[in-house]
Amino acid sequence: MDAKILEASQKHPKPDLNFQYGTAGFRMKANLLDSVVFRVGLVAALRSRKLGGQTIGVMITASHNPPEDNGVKLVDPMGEMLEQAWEVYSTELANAKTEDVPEIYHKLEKSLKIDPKTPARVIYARDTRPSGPALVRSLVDALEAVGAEYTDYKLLTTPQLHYLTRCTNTEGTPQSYGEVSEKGYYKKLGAAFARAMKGKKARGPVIVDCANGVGGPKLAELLKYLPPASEGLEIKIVNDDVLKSEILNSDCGADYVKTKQRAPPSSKAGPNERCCSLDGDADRIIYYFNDPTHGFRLLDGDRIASLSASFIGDLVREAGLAEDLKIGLVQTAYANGASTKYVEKTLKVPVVFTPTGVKWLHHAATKFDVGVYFEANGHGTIVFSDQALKAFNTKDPQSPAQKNALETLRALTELINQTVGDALSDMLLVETILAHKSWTPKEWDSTYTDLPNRLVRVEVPDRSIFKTTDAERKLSAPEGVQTQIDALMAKFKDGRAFARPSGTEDALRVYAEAATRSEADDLANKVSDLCKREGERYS
Ligand SMILES: CC(=O)N[C@H]1[C@@H](OP(=O)(O)O)O[C@H](CO)[C@@H](O)[C@@H]1O
Ligand SMILES: [Mg+2]
Repeated sequence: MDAKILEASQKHPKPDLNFQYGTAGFRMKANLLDSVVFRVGLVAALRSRKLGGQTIGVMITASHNPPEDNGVKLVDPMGEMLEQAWEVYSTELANAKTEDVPEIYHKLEKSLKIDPKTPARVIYARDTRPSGPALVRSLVDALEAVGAEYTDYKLLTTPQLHYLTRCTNTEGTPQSYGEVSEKGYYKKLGAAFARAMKGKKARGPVIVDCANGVGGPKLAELLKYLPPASEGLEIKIVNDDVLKSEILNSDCGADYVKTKQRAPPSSKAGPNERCCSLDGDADRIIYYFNDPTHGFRLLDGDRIASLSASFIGDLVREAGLAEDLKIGLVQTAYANGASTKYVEKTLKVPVVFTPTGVKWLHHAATKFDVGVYFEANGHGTIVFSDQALKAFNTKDPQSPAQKNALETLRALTELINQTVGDALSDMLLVETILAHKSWTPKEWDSTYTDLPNRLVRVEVPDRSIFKTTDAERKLSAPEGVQTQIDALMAKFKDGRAFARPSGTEDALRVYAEAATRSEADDLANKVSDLCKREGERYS
């Protein structure tokens, strides 16, 4: 096997760069990724063997990044993100010299007590980027060199690959997550949506901006499995051109809308029309609308989370299960302070904070029976504990209202992707909730008022000198900087600010919010200036 690995590795030589498995796997300019994807293939095989031949997923995507970028990430058997320790092994293998790859591979095999005779099984897919097919070939070279079995699912959204990974590993068991095919995904969502919407009607159409990414064709496919338009929803797809790769995520998509706080310039939506935007691999979604009096209104991940917690909380109460099941919400420091207050004080749902990155939020959410988690940027989902699933399925309804509530809850457990945030599933969830509440986006928006906020990217010579604590809400290093941030915050009404090194870019991110727009801007600028000064002083 060594000679085979070496020969294959030499076909994918490593450039003189240092790679790091970050928050979203490896992500960079696509022309630098060949050796990385090859080595990730080796890691996938090792991981599968370590887990007794369970199937591991590999997704080739760079999400909301520009078209010339690409990336690769691994999916664990139940559809969750790769286990932490293996990020380190992936990084080690990615940085091995080309000729040392067999040695490092076997060192890992030995230290992790992996039996090379155990079968290795891998499934993979990619988004619509033009660099995808060549990277897939690098991956396959690795899988063949180490004798792994593999299935190519070609173009998929990231959440679809997570779904398929879980389905593959649970097939034929009582925990079966669904039919092991792309079609199975649509069938599951379509049937669950029809059940969740029973007796309800969507109000007006929803315009879906697909960022010219893989979400476009996949949503078009999903539409074929939704109940007939007359019963409910009209979905208008825009920005779904996947053939012109240069327009992927360009002036459209969830990241554009969230960071620019405006609709895509191409949007033709009328006043109060419900709009949403997906990102390039369809694992994030943001809603928005144009209010005739207040202009552009963003309904971001915080809003989706609070809407869901309120709806599911009501259903759980109606179903007579409030005493038995613990509902909680997970946020990061980027959540708007007004949303946290609304969830804690009005909805009376506890909120816990984790560092940025979905793996942290997901993990924290599993501690609740109904764990709602969303990053403000629109990445999130809701996870149900075994106890919750059992209660929804076995509770004997005492009234027609209780019966309905239980049936809607059961439908939601099928509709909501349990593996990872999923823009298509989240969209159907939001549409279900708005239909049940007979709400337009205006009513949704009026639940609370966001504090004005600003996010700034600050370049510093070495961002690693900035260390955080308390779910990234405070700096523990360089010494004394947090005290200065605290002093700045104290000068502003409802002022809150923090700085943290990005996990995906070579920069610091500074977030600030305050009672007014100008105060939020002012606080953001002051904290940014402070961090820049300190960053330069310590370099
Ligand atoms: C402020 C912000 O949006 N940060 C993003 C961004 O992380 P950073 O560590 O901030 O670069 O990319 C992550 C991966 O996609 C995503 O989980 C996170 O929410
Ligand atoms: Mg994404």
